[in-house]
Amino acid sequence: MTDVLNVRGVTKSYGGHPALKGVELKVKPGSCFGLLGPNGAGKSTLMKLLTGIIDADQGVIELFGLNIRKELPAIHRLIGYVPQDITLYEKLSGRQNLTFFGQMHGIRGSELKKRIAHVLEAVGLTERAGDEIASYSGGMKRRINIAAALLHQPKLVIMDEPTVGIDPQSRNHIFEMIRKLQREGVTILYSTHYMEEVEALCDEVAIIDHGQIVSQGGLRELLELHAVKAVYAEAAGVSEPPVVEGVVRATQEGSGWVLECDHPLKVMSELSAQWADDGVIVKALELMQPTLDSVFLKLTGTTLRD
Ligand SMILES: Nc1ncnc2c1ncn2[C@@H]1O[C@H](COP(=O)(O)OP(=O)(O)OP(=O)(O)O)[C@@H](O)[C@H]1O
Repeated sequence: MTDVLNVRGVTKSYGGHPALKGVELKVKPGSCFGLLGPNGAGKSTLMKLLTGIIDADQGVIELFGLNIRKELPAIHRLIGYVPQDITLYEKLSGRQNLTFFGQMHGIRGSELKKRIAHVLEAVGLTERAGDEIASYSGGMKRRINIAAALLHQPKLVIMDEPTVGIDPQSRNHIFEMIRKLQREGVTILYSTHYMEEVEALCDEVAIIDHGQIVSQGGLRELLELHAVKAVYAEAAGVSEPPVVEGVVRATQEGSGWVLECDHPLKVMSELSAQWADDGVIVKALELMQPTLDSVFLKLTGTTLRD
């Protein structure tokens, strides 16, 4: 099956400063693909290249097997782009904005009305559709911005950090809508610097840092391959790191310790025996779940939150 997206050796510089350095990326049909990286990693630059807003310096970009340099109009019919910045007319209502964007795609009459009703329902804003955008919250504006990108029923939706600075209710609506789109067979490319979002939504992920993809694959595979294995241990009156064979690093977290090791179950059993002998009151002794944050730390030497 043709990849929805195939990016090979893409570079892009701004005034001599490299923003992307030899990016390789493949996205399979039907996946919700997370592009995860800190601010300034190059996510927006990559998304603008994929939508033809800017051109790459080098490399090949194909969407649905079509080359972006040769077949951009055909690609535009297949993709929806939700930019990071909101692009709506404040003095028009939500419905009027959607009418305008729908007409830009050549949709008219009763078909346009039907599609507007459908996307408004999908983003949970049917009731507010008649109100001016200026009266919407930041989250509601974002939801209409997303609705506008869905009117022409794209097969790939590219979303650039769609949840930055929004309320939890809007975030939930966006998540639900993405899951529904994916069930309908739409492929999603979702950029974010929140690893929790990738863990909640995505089945595939690429980690980007300083303009380079440092790893990509299935979410579970990446976690299993790269996540640091660790035990969390906390006991009353224990203020020094527990000394257990096999622990490569002990870091204080809250009032307990994160013990990194290759064999966490062994460390748990040894520490539990040790603490039982010492008569220590154990508050927590648990296997830590691998997170994308620890994958990122292992691959780049920094945490996503740095
Ligand atoms: N138009 C531009 N002119 C000059 N430099 C730019 C421009 N756009 C982006 N950059 C630089 O390119 C690098 C990548 O930026 P980009 O916006 O793609 O990152 P990002 O991962 O999307 O980050 P953010 O989440 O902060 O938007 C940064 O160093 C940024 O300063």
